[in-house]
Amino acid sequence: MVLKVLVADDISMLGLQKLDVLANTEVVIRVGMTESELLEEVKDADALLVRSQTQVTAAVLDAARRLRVVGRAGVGVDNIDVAHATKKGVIVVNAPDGNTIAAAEHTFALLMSVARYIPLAHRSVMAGEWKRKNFIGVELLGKTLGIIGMGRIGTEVALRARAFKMKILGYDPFLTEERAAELGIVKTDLETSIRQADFLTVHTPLTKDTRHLINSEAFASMKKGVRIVNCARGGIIDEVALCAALEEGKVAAAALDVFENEPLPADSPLKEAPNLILTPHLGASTVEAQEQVAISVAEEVAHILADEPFKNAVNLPALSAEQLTVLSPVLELGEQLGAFMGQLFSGDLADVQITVGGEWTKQDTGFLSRTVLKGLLAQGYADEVNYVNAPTIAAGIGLSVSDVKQARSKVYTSFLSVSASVSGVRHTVVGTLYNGSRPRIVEIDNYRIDAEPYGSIIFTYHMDQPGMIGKIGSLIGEAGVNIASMQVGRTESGGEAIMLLCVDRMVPEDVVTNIAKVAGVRKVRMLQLA
Ligand SMILES: NC(=O)C1=CN([C@@H]2O[C@H](COP(=O)(O)OP(=O)(O)OC[C@H]3O[C@@H](n4cnc5c(N)ncnc54)[C@H](O)[C@@H]3O)[C@@H](O)[C@H]2O)C=CC1
Ligand SMILES: O=C(O)CCC(=O)C(=O)O
Repeated sequence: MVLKVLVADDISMLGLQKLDVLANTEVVIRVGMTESELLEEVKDADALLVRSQTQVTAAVLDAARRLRVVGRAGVGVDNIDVAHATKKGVIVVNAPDGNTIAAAEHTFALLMSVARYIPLAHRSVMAGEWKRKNFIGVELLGKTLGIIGMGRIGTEVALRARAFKMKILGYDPFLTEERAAELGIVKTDLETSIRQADFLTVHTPLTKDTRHLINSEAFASMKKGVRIVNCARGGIIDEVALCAALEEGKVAAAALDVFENEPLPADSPLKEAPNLILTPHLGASTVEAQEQVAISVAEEVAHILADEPFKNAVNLPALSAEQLTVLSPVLELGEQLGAFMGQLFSGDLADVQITVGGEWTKQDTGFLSRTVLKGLLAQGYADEVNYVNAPTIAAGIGLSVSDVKQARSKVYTSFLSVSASVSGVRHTVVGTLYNGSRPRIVEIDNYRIDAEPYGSIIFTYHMDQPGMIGKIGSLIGEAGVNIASMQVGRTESGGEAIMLLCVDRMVPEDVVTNIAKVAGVRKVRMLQLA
């Protein structure tokens, strides 16, 4: 099958060329599609590449039957319905680093512009005026710059502001005192940054917490004559409140690169507000940034379509190639244990506990519960489950999932245990790796066992009495099916026992029925693992 990569926004060809490594792939560039054209084009797309223009809505994701990844050539993913993508098992990747410097430099250009009214002065000169008194600015030297959001871009802005000898206040829930000291800035709370700033710049994503973070109440608490820049996302600053603050002179000047509605509507009141400088979302618009984000996102998409490790997913925990090399047999064990558990104990599933024990607790095993859940939920609890949507599906069916780390292991160097309540009965399956790479099931409930979790398996619960192995083995043999290996386990002599037979292929249903009829057999299950 030919893979289709749909490019819906203007993305540098240098990046798109990175997709050439994919065999059998068609790159379809359709910039500026209407919504209905996008809904049609995305139907058979395996990957969708966008910048900030294309809205990747739930409807777009629902229309896409084969979509595996949405790649965002940039940072902000607020034009993508990430929650819906996650539910549908579609990976969302972005390019977090490529445009940091471009956005920081544009922020600085805007800071200089609000200090010295440069675009307004330019417009006046072009109109034939020479009004030097109208454009008396202020210096940055010694002024206080408040930075809300001290991530990649906020940090680069701070470093540049230091060169201008500004006093810098930073607010970010993740900013530590140590990091602030290292950067030569003062860590404050939100209110202090807003109250004390001569210049204020925002560098957070747009979220429910940051929408209208700078509102009329915030403007009221600011210094008179404050200057404001938003080169992050429209909506972080309340545009109506900003217009009012500019009108009354509370804000001396402001600059916006981003807007609540983009493109800016023709009748936007922002166009009439005094001392307001507007740029059309140019923060990332440098040759360098556009090449970097395009290359980064195209490489990520190519990795995903080729089933290779990738790092910039916004809806999956990061897993480096090195981590993946170390962890991949453990992840495989997790998926196999989940599948084994789901097939052996079918019923109403509740309260899954995933315990990592021994040496593995030293690894970042954040991904592991996804593989266990994928294996488990695929056994009739959900359709189309993958690593992206497994936790969302679990939450959707009301399944509580807990991850536990147990540093000490009495028996195994490392182990993984999956325990769940199935129709009110708690069951546990434990696995480990032999020689660090070969998955084995080593415990089923209280039974010790040693079996490979692959292929066709016949599993019985029966009385521990003479002749059981022979009778069951004969029924399988008479059906012409070869037994590759056999494991038995019991808790006490003459009590209940288990038998796990790895067979070369599935036995017919009537053979399973006949095994169930053997005197002493309590339950029989035929499992088919990958
Ligand atoms: N104008 C443009 O063309 C561009 C705009 N952007 C925007 O800039 C934003 C920031 O980009 P980066 O610095 O690369 O992201 P980042 O993820 O490195 O930094 C964002 C920071 O905001 C902080 N934050 C989140 N919620 C907060 C809150 N309520 N209060 C204070 N801080 C909060 C986070 O802790 C984080 O440190 C992006 O989300 C994007 O929307 C990014 C690139 C270009
Ligand atoms: O793609 C663009 O030009 C916008 C960049 C941006 O806003 C982002 O990376 O968040």
